[in-house]
Amino acid sequence: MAADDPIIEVDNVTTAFDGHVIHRHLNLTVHRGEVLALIGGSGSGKTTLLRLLLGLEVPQSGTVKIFGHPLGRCAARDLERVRYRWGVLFQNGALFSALNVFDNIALPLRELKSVPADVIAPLVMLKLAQVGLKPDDALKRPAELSGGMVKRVSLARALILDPQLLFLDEPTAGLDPDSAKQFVKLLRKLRQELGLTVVMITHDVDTLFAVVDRVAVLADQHIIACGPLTQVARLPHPFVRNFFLGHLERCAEEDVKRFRLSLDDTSDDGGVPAVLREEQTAH
Ligand SMILES: Nc1ncnc2c1ncn2[C@@H]1O[C@H](COP(=O)(O)OP(=O)(O)OP(=O)(O)O)[C@@H](O)[C@H]1O
Repeated sequence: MAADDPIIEVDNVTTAFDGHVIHRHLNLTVHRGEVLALIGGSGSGKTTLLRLLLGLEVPQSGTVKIFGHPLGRCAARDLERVRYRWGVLFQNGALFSALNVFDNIALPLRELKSVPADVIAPLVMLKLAQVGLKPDDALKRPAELSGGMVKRVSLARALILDPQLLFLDEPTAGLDPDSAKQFVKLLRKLRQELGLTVVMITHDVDTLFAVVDRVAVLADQHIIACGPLTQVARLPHPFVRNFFLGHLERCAEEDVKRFRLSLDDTSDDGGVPAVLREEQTAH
């Protein structure tokens, strides 16, 4: 696979449930290193598209290629290998309530059995720090965590195998405005540090303004537009008009840049505790 080949190629996909068509001749391409947001009305088929990308649904026709591998047509062993190259942050976090934070994050490593047992602890603690949590948090149970912490633990688990591609389903849903802002700052930081390709479903306009390179709009059973926020926000489509209602004046390129720079303010590092920031700069 060449460096500039797309990471995701959805080609002419039609999906239907019991004869009810959700996607018709849908196309979407995601390039290496970009953050792409998928927006669309309720029931437009965003989650179904995400499930197609994860190989959890099979289209009626068309192909979905991830890292150049056609899902559904590659051998089970190849699919396994492709799956380990992506991480997923599910909307509700999908943490196992009976496991503590450490064991939740360690789970993919233990399942894969690719690293020696004594390497698991340092790797887990590293990811915990990377998402801005304290070492003490490792022993907590999911029920003892705030909504923002649940998202961070889930993100640490999604990143534990060092994926190149990250899927996020409504990453800021259910968070209060401040936690949502902190989480988006963390995503910006990780994206810069790890060079991730990110595909996210979101309804949150602030998330788009903060971190997204391109916005894909799912409506009328296909992607009606895919491009920079500043262009997509001006589409004369009823869903898009409604989605960006009251936000159009923020959509000038300069305003988006200024907003992003304000998020990179070093006085607050996406919730990474000061002690960890000092440790990181000391190395
Ligand atoms: N397994 C399934 N069987 C039958 N119908 C389904 C199935 N999964 C999804 N659907 C239907 O497909 C349509 C699209 O659902 P989907 O969850 O993908 O929409 P969405 O855009 O993610 O919506 P929301 O923003 O409300 O979560 C809906 O009408 C839903 O009822």
